[in-house]
Amino acid sequence: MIDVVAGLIEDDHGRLLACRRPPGKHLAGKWEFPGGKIEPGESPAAALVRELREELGITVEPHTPLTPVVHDYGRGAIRLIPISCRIVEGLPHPHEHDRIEWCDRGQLAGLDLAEADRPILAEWLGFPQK
Ligand SMILES: Nc1nc2c([nH]c(=O)n2[C@H]2C[C@H](O)[C@@H](COP(=O)(O)OP(=O)(O)OP(=O)(O)O)O2)c(=O)[nH]1
Repeated sequence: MIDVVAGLIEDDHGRLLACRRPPGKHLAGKWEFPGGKIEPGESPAAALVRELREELGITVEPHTPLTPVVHDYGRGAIRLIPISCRIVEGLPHPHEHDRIEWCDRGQLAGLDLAEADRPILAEWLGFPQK
């Protein structure tokens, strides 16, 4: 089982940052919540901070963990661990995605999201709106 952390980055308008996987990568063209594989001995929150610095050039403060999702795309199972967070420094620039987009609830519902992310988005959409 490979543990992967994904950040649900919320802005002040209640939108989430969605990122599109670039050509050539597994799940190219699918939208995801940015993050990546957790290294041995690393906590999910620490992995999230590290990955979002690398991928987007931002520093985040992790807040609330959501329910992890185990999914197999046919090449071994991943456990996707979602954590909601906020940016404390920097503006996101895509270093490893071909598009990034702040999405409101309607836009999120229409995204071609990676399969493992769908229950995570559903859980987040069920939270009370601010
Ligand atoms: N980072 C991230 N990965 C996700 C999400 N949803 C989802 O199914 N994945 C999958 C895609 C990859 O198979 C795996 C880890 O992705 P990654 O971004 O760290 O790694 P990668 O593409 O460089 O690695 P690889 O799987 O192509 O070898 O998790 C998500 O929301 N965020």
